Amino acid sequence: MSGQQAGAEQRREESSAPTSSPSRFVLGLDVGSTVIRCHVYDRTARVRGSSAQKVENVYPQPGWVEIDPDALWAQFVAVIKDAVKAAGVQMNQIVGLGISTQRATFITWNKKTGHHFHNFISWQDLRAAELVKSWNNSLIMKLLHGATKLLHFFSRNKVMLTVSRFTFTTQHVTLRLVWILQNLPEVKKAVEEDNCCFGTIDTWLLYKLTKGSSYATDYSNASTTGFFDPYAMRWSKLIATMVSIPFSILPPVRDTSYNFGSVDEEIFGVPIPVVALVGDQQSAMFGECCFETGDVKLTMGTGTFLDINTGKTPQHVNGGFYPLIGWKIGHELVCLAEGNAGDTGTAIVWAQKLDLFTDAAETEKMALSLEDSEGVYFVPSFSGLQAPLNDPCACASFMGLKHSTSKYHLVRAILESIAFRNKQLYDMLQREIQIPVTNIRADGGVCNNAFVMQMTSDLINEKIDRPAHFDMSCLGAASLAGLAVGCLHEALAVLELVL
Ligand SMILES: Nc1ncnc2c1ncn2[C@@H]1O[C@H](COP(=O)(O)OP(=O)(O)O)[C@@H](O)[C@H]1O
Ligand SMILES: O=P(O)(O)OC[C@H](O)CO
Repeated sequence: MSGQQAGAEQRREESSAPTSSPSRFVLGLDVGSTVIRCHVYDRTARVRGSSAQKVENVYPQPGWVEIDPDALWAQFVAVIKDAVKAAGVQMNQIVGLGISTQRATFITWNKKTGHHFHNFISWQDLRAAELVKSWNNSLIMKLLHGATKLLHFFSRNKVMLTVSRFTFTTQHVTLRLVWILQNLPEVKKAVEEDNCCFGTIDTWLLYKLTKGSSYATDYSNASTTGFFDPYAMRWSKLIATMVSIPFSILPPVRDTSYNFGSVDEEIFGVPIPVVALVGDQQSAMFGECCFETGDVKLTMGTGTFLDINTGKTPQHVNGGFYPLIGWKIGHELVCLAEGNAGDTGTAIVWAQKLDLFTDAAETEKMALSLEDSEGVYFVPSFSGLQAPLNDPCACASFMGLKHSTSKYHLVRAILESIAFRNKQLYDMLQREIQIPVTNIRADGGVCNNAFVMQMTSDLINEKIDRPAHFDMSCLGAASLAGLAVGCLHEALAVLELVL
């Protein structure tokens, strides 16, 4: 489904409705960077009703990317109401809410009043690019790298090796939060008065849903901020101290599938339990049933995210793939390693805004109508180039333009650039992660595109499975919610669909 279709989407899955109507349902939400969507799942894992809206990003300055929290909140509530209405069920039949969110997009707010101090600062925002450069070249980082290299040499402790290769990026929350703490006096003041809350989208939605009575995040979201220590499973003292992030503003970290509290009755008329908070990539991994070590998923949404299940322990980073918590449910802990490219769907949306086509689905035919791109190449880097290049200042560009270049060549070059970035990420995964890949599953809006899928598969020389249902983040969140409310049969049935 494209972002454009999403604006109008609100459908009822008549054909898949089971004959005897079940009475309990779970909601799976995905707050993406392009689309916010909600599906109502029944106990046989059928989608009974859906709703989606396009997320409006705000660009106050070149390179800055924000989201208006009030607009996002209104859309969040609306997609839930619309999906439940489309399913033809009552709110009191919803037994659990699972929320998957774009990660590392954050906000700070006043603890006493609940009022936010600024818009959400998106994971795509580049305002901290200079801070990132200066920190990565700083004496402190050089000392840290040198000292930990030495410690690794003597101790062979792999955590030391990881720290010795640690660098800041703009995608992590860390230095964007530092920028906010340094530049917004009201935030600084609130921190001094112990009146400031920090939260990624999951935390803020939970806070809003429970009218301030619940304040928490989960391990998957925390681990994507850049200042969570996945080895010690707590906020990183080292990084927080180094860049002066006060611990007092950070939420407690809970299991991914957990009773986070109930939605205030005033919002939907009934107190629905919020029973899963999860980062969207981790949720897609869960929805794709990547449960075994070596399972890989490739999500192509706003950005591309390639994740591998590394088992019970966090991977030691080598400069490109970084360790994350997949999910924690009681004693079960699953770790991932992730590499990403920031601009995938964003390149499609950009080209659409320039009227190169009217619907994203047209791009496939346009690319296939040509033999090749006639030597035209596109660099997809509106938000810099991530690993293995790690250049936050790289800018997007076309090259190889000729008199004969048509919009078809430009579109083909854009799609090819997505496949080339996939290949680059996959090669890096094979170089850095010493775990054999078992299978690769794809999801996200851009995986609708058969040209990108085929070219990626040809370039990496691997088969890539594409599930019938692409909204894996919703499915994962619903499954995790189903687990928490004890509707195991519901959660497991959801998963059986994609196995
Ligand atoms: N057939 C298609 N070909 C190329 N891109 C597509 C196609 N269908 C959808 N998209 C793109 O997928 C993106 C949305 O993907 P989605 O996974 O919903 O994003 P997110 O979860 O990041 O909000 C949009 O940029 C849209 O243009
Ligand atoms: O908006 P998406 O789905 O591309 O996901 C964004 C990521 O979660 C950012 O870390």
